[in-house]
Amino acid sequence: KELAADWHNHDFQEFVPQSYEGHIVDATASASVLSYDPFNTSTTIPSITSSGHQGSTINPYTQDATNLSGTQYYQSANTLQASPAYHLYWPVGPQPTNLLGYQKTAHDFFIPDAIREDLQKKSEVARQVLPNSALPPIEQYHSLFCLDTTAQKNQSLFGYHTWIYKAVSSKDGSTYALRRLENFRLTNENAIRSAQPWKRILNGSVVTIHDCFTTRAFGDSSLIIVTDYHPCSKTLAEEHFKASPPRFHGGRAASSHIPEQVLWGYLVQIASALKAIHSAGLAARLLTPSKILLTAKNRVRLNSCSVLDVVQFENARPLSDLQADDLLQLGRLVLSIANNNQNAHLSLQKSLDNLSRAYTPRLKECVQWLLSPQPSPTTPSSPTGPNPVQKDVDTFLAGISDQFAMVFDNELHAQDTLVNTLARELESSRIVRILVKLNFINERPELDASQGNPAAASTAWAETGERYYLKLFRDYVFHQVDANGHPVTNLAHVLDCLNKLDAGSDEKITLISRDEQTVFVVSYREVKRGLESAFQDLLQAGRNSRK
Ligand SMILES: Nc1ncnc2c1ncn2[C@@H]1O[C@H](COP(=O)(O)OP(=O)(O)OP(=O)(O)O)[C@@H](O)[C@H]1O
Repeated sequence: KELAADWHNHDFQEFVPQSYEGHIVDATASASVLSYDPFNTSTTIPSITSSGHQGSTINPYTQDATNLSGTQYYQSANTLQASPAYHLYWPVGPQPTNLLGYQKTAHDFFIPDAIREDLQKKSEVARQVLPNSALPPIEQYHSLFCLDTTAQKNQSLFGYHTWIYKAVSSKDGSTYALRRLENFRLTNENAIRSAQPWKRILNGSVVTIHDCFTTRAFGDSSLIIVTDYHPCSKTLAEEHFKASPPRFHGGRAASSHIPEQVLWGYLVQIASALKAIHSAGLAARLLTPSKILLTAKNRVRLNSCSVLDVVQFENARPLSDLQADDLLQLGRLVLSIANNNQNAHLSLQKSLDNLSRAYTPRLKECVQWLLSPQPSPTTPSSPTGPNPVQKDVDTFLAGISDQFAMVFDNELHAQDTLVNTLARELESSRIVRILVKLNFINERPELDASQGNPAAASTAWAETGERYYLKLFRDYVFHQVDANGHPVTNLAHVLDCLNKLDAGSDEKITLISRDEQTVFVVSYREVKRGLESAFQDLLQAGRNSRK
């Protein structure tokens, strides 16, 4: 009880989460649980085996693969991997369900596999470079990497062959996507300027435009549009219209219909993008599956904004026509995804019939409204549903407000989950900070020298007074050996000690010098005090030397 109370003593620790009353278990023994009784002041930590039983001599953290396939947690110095083997970091195993309040599994302490893997893949893909690439640097953009995976180039959308490159800006070090239109001839300087207003469209469902210029770096005259880069993204065409083998469920071919929630999610996100675009006096102009990016699960962004404004600058159409066309194209987009057919709008009635068979009348009604022609101003308004006189994005948003509320709520839940996940990593950073402090102090030879006493430069500072505890504490945490003199590499022990140190617990530990001639019985609170004062000495010495 003393310990539990102390852990919540705010004099010593601003925030000690409940979760640290449990301790981390072997990363490799997925089914194992480390039970730790917070009321027991003994420092003995039960040893955990790969099968989850206590008391075995197998050390699950061993680096010896012949003993146990438990090397995953630590990076092996012998193997230099070209890319991370994601599955090795954290084995997913059966989750024990009958845990007591103070028991934790290793999974409880780190971010979920799926998120970690996703983020790692994204960062790896973002850093991909092609050695000996023949692609030239363009202005401040270097390390170009072609993102187009298809050899077939579709000229019909923009009227030019297009390429997409990932590139790094030497100005800010960020990674961008460059869309290149090959053989583009600029006949009017104002055409390029028409991309300027797009830079101000900062909407979660639009790939942000950063720059637009022409270049001769490729040996032709190319138009380059610089946009945000979203690693590991796919186009909606790649997601929904790529031929894939039929999936079977219970012996029958599984339904290939996209769930209605997903379609509403697309509708809501694109409607919000159109709201931002139309309000700025612009039009998206190209809402086609190959020009909408899927940047995460069910997360879409318009990816061709500004291109047609530049390319078709000379034959500009009235803005109201273009904006009305956006709504029509949105209707076609949803119809084609729902029908699993890119050309669904060509046989409209049949496609709408299919839609009503697989989806709710509400979705059909919404798509029909989008596909309906712009009503003439003389058409009387209807009291129910969107006003037919006003076929614009605001009327559309009002008409689907219930779906907006639903998607918004889903997003809030997703955000809550992410914040909780983030909180777990926050605890990891606590451990890192305390480790950094310890390492600043332990075996530091030069502090006396920095205070103007070079003769005294030795490990004496780090090894005298309260700091001696810290050295012995380091041995206690990291350099333990078992009864046979073999190193103990137990993650649970390390985390247990560091957490208690961070919390300044009153629990006592026995620190023994290496020659076994000196034994101290100290509390974590005392060690923490020593750590803090030694660290303050370091800070002070650093300030003095700068004076
Ligand atoms: N901003 C971006 N960030 C990351 N990847 C992108 C970005 N824009 C496009 N890509 C990727 O580049 C690839 C090619 O995109 P593009 O817009 O040229 O589509 P496409 O499928 O090649 O269409 P088209 O039929 O017009 O050639 C896609 O796989 C897409 O995932």
